[in-house]
Amino acid sequence: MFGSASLEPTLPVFLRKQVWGRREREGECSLWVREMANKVLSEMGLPKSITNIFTARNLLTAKDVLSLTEFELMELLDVGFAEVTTAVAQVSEISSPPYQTALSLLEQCIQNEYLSGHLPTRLKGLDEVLCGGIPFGVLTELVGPAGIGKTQFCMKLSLLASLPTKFGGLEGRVIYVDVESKFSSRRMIEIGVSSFPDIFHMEGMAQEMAGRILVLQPSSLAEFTESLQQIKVSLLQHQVKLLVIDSMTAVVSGDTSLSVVFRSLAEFSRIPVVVTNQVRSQCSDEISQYAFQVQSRDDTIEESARFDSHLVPALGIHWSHAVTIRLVLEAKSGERFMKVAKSPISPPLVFPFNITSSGISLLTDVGVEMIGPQINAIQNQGHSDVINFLSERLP
Ligand SMILES: Nc1ncnc2c1ncn2[C@@H]1O[C@H](COP(=O)(O)OP(=O)(O)OP(=O)(O)O)[C@@H](O)[C@H]1O
Repeated sequence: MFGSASLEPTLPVFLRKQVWGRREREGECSLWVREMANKVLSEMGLPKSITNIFTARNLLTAKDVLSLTEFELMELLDVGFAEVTTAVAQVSEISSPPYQTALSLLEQCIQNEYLSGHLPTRLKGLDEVLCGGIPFGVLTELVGPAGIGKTQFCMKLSLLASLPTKFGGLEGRVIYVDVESKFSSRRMIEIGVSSFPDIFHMEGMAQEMAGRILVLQPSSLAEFTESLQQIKVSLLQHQVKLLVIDSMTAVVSGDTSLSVVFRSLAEFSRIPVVVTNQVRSQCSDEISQYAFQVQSRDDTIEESARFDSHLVPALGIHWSHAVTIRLVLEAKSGERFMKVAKSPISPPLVFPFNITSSGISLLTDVGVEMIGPQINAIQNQGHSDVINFLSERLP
């Protein structure tokens, strides 16, 4: 009576009902779920006879039909089981969004990568696992305790984005939002001179590159929000190839809506957007309580390990979802490590690194795969030793 409809490309009916039911209960009905649910039966091209039966029983939308079990429908419509299941299958299929195959997703992905690309970090192991470096069009987050090297990494990335293409850079402008006034042009030039001596010793090159990096230092959230408009215009009008926000924690604090703003900024401009995020103790809402600040020199290792195991990114779950790549920088037994904690294309890997006059460098290009809670944990053991050890050697 109702004709046959293939259920292959759609979710099984009972699962769809469960998903709808759960999402509605939790109040998180997404737009497409609502659109699907509200599809009107009379506009679905179903056989007139069926539409009439449904209409006579006041079943007007896909949701009205799919919210009832087959047995309830049989009772209500006074028709047989086979006819009901066929009708339900048909309504399900018509009201479902079109499906995509893994192949079509892969093709889209390749196309996007072709259109966008990557900013190579020149950290060989990291570039390999990220398929070329920091991806364009998405948010990349650097998270870690104070003094671990987030700003050092951002300054190196800024140099690489402004480096002429003939030397492997992007030859673009950089917008560096320096929220905590930590950006140091002197340090950036030092990194440039040590990393690319041939290039930086060319007449006027250091000035040219430094001139491409626009540093914004907003002093309040209001000023930052105002400068967002200016940033959007600059992204369009100038050859901006990198946007850095250091640190996002200081700007956003409780305002999670900005995660959406920055994600769409990255998508729309198709440039890499790098944000830094600090850590806080899980037991406290305070962001400022870092392990090395609260430990005295004669604290035991056990105490330090216990405290450090509770460090989490200061910006919560909304940020976790908004960022595509998360790199965790941490200290363990006085050594620094960089973890690829979140990536759609790489397994969770960890690399030891250090900071020298030429900025961040990996001690090995072969990352070690992590398992279990290690992936998301943020350690800060012996970090003060790392800082003190280095600062003794610095001029
Ligand atoms: N010239 C240099 N040579 C070697 N190491 C350096 C040099 N300059 C800075 N460092 C290292 O970089 C560290 C500071 O890193 P950075 O400022 O990137 O920290 P951060 O993670 O951004 O911290 P915060 O969260 O406080 O902003 C110092 O502790 C020092 O170890």
